[in-house]
Amino acid sequence: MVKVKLCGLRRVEDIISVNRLAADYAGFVFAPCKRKVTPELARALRKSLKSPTKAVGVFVDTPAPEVAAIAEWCGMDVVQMHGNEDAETVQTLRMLLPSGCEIWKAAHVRTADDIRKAAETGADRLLLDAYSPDAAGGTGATFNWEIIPQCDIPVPYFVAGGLSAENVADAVRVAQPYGVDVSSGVETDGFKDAGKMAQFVWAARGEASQAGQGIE
Ligand SMILES: O=C(O)c1ccccc1N[C@@H]1O[C@H](COP(=O)(O)O)[C@@H](O)[C@H]1O
Repeated sequence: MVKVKLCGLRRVEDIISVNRLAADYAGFVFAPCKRKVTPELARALRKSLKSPTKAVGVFVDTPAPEVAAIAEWCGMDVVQMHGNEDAETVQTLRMLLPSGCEIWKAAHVRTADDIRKAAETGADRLLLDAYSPDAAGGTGATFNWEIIPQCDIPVPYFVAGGLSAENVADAVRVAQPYGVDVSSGVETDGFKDAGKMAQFVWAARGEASQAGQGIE
């Protein structure tokens, strides 16, 4: 079954939704943006996450020693590099991070070459997101998923960018990813929406029978 990551969590109620849905990954954004959390808040929220959900720290061009220090202190299972990080940064992170902490690299996809460059960093997983000149991520914009089957991607990959309960099944069918990742598409008025999160997870997992139901 496709893995699901719910990203940009900031509130206790977001964690309650994640736990109820048993999402595979919960994302905390440490980069400057409207969803930024402090290490103190992320550490507290992470303590409320139940197994099997893993915690992902999202960073944009943050120096490797700072990423490693925050990830360890907050108990992150994964670090997601969402900027212009290169192979050297990934290598440095491998030396600094606690053993077992995965490294993911985002590609801002316009062409197949963007995916190839991200794969060359040697990251454990790729995260294929839309390109925007204005922001590193969390834009709600989609990209052309048809590029993905044309690429020989050497590691498991996530599709992200503008996903929602309405389009995630199409993304899974076209891109055949290891996982899907969403932020904007499960929000209402700038906050995570428990109903949209549930609809997204069910749609991604192909649990169509539940998709017409609300959550209490
Ligand atoms: O969520 C953010 O605000 C964010 C900020 C900076 C870097 C990455 C961010 N989130 C990642 O962006 C993509 C797509 O998000 P969306 O669904 O289009 O809103 C996703 O990988 C998030 O992890």
